Amino acid sequence: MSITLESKIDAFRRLDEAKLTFAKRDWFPGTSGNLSIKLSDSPLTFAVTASGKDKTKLSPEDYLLVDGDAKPVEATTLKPSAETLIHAVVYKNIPNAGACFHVHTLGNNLVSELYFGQRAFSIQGQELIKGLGIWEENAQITVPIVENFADIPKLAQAIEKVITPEIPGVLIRNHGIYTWGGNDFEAKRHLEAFEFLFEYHLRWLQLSQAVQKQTVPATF
Ligand SMILES: CSC[C@@H](O)[C@@H](O)C(=O)COP(=O)(O)O
Ligand SMILES: [Zn+2]
Repeated sequence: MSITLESKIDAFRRLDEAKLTFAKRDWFPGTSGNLSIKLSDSPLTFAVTASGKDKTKLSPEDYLLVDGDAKPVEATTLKPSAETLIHAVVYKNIPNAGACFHVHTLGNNLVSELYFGQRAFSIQGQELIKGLGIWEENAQITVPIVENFADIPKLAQAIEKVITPEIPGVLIRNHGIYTWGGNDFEAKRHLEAFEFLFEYHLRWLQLSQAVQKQTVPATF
């Protein structure tokens, strides 16, 4: 597949759209997060956010094209996201992934820490599981959680070991989520579904504890 100027402009425009949508939800605190859209499989080429940018804003220097080793494929002064290797691992291991989004939210960080002991977070019987493309009755999903290694090749390797095409996401402990889909529309739907499920679960934990406290009979 050859990369045309039109396909590159289209990918950058789609990234702008996803970025502004997530920024409105405060999903990029402190310049965190990164986004990518695949342009070609062979050789692997994708558009990715430049490192360290304020992702609540648009500028002409927001994205660049990189290869499967996370190296720019065109002359540029921009530095690809520090976590570009993780996007490369997703595209290399999930054949139909066409877009990959990473955000840091309170919800995904809390869930990743609460369930790190099990190295996975499971949830069942929620309508929004269908948002992940899983339609079976009373489905249960299990999202893997990996340690937040500072060394990015090591982190990418840990992610490579646990990701599967069945569950379009992975949590990094006290860091955030990587999620993907066949295209940007699907990756966004998956990300929204995951974030809803995390928020639901956290609120459920809080409320069920509050209800339990209320119903404990008073001891005199
Ligand atoms: C500034 S905190 C977040 C970073 O350390 C990193 O985790 C992140 O998501 C953004 O890195 P970036 O290199 O801008 O893509
Ligand atoms: Zn990050």
